[in-house]
Amino acid sequence: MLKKNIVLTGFGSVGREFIRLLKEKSEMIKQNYNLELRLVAVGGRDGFISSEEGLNLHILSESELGSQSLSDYAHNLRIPLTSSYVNADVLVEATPTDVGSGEPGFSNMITAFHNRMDVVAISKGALVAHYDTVFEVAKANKARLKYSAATAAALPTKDIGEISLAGSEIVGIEGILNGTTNYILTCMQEEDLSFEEALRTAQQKGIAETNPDLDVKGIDSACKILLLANDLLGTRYLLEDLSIQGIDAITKEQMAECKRRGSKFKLLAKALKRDGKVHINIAPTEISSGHMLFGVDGTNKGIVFQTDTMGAVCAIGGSSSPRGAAAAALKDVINLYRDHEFN
Ligand SMILES: NC(=O)C1=CN([C@@H]2O[C@H](COP(=O)(O)OP(=O)(O)OC[C@H]3O[C@@H](n4cnc5c(N)ncnc54)[C@H](OP(=O)(O)O)[C@@H]3O)[C@@H](O)[C@H]2O)C=CC1
Ligand SMILES: N[C@@H](CC=O)C(=O)O
Repeated sequence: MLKKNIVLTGFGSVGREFIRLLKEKSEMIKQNYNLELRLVAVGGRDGFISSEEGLNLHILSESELGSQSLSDYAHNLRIPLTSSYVNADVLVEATPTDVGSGEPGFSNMITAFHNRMDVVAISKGALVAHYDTVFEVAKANKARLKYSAATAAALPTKDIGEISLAGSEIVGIEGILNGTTNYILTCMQEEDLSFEEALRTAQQKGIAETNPDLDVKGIDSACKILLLANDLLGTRYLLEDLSIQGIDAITKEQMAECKRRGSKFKLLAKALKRDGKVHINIAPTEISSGHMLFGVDGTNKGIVFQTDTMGAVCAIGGSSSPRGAAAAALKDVINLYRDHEFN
């Protein structure tokens, strides 16, 4: 049995759900993948709780969200909160996304690479702001990086592009990549809810970003299409190279008109190869019933790849949720270590 020790940074909606999944699924993972996963440290704003024997998943699963719970855990179990953690194999990074500095995820990831650990990124800031550096440092330390949860999480996107479409040329990608805005647009169009009410519900579901402007202004969708284009279309773009429009300027009148025409507004993120260049834009777009993504409503997401040899390949579903994001990170951890001969 291969044993791998995990460090988690960020004990929020997704971080806690990741711990719950470890608790629920560790037996199945042992049986199906011959892999024993042990959570040895969790980091919050004030430091890490850590234990070489493994932390108590039951207590953490039942704790309130937030860094304070880690301090409470340390206090109750009489262990110190520390600035570093015990030896581990992989970091799962789930702190808030800051697309400007990339912090705190960037420092967490670089420290892990220097400790020769692999990284599974759930946060997007470090990858968006420091894409090349992150990969260079990983390579220099012979560490590996996976980031399914940062590229639409429960909706498989990167894996399809890398594995299922290997050998084909991807000439375009089009997606509904943000569950919060898709939920808001669906509620406004189908249920006549106000923008504010729908956003509040998305926040209650735990799917909106810590700063919901990232969702509403199209930045989260931009991060995801940017990472997919950099990985699958060979670009090296930064956010400032993209044309980004959110859903905050759409009026109720525009929505009503659109509905009368039998169409829907969707926040589409597109990366298209044209004239030897990749053009990326994110904008609310009116689509009609013939469009492959027309039926993608609520918190669901969807992606269409245009290829030279396999035609159009579409995946839909992968509803945004903390559990879905945590499951995408768990998938990455399993896929890092499932082929033991590489480890
Ligand atoms: N929610 C979702 O469905 C998805 C989220 N993501 C990404 O996952 C990440 C986490 O999202 P989510 O769990 O929803 O966010 P939350 O805001 O619920 O949780 C973030 C946690 O990180 C903690 N934190 C803040 N700063 C630090 C720091 N310097 N060191 C350690 N911990 C810190 C916060 O602590 P405190 O309690 O003190 O504020 C909070 O507990 C984001 O980057 C997001 O983009 C990706 C896919 C889906
Ligand atoms: N805020 C995002 C979740 C994380 O990527 C969304 O609404 O889809």
